[in-house]
Amino acid sequence: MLEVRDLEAWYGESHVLHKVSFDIREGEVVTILGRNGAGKSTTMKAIMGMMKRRQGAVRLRGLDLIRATPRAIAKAGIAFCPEDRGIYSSLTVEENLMLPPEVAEGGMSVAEIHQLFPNLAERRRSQGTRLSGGEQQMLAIGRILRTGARLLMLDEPTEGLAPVIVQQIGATIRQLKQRGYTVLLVEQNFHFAATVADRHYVMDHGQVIDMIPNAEIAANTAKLNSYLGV
Ligand SMILES: Nc1ncnc2c1ncn2[C@@H]1O[C@H](COP(=O)(O)OP(=O)(O)OP(=O)(O)O)[C@@H](O)[C@H]1O
Repeated sequence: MLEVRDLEAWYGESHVLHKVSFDIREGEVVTILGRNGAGKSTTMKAIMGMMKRRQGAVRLRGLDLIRATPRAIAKAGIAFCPEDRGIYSSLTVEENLMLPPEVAEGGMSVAEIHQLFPNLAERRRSQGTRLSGGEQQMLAIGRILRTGARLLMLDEPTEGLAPVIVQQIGATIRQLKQRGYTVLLVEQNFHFAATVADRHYVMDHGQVIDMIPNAEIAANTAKLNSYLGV
């Protein structure tokens, strides 16, 4: 579904992605693991067209998006949930939910999103600022499910959340997979990643340095600990 080939990206003069290549098949949940500063978020931003200077190839079902604008990339069916979640504090839950435009048919209805995240139904009239971190994350994910995008990129959805909420986010990601969504996940915590993903790419210094199928993660714990500096 997504083919990333020799992707490079720069912040000003600073060259941060070096020939990043990986694939995601339709219906897979794939993670990018790596230490702080490894280039995980930048990879998502570069896929989404949010890096001013980038080169290489990003193909969604064969369509090359490397020169496309973020808007065109969203319309092609990729949704991005950034690390800061991007919830507008002055808007209500409902207003935040309705904000992103639909890009394709088949997006979830508000009722389906409420079924997936009952908290959002209860809090629909609350302001963004009044939500807990977990509720903000649910809103950020719920919001992109409305758009009809089929490839979801989630940047550290579990960061800073209590274990019980992390479990809930994990259950949601497994449900999304069951519904046929394709998910790319940035994670620091491979114990969590192992509960949701089919495969893991490991990044370091702006490069992909390894790929580990989830079934082999237990056998590779020592290697992963050294990659991630755990
Ligand atoms: N806005 C920016 N301007 C300049 N350099 C940046 C910017 N954002 C990130 N960087 C640098 O780019 C490199 C990759 O950062 P990136 O945020 O992609 O890493 P990451 O793996 O997502 O780590 P983290 O978990 O800390 O976000 C790092 O060296 C970082 O310092």
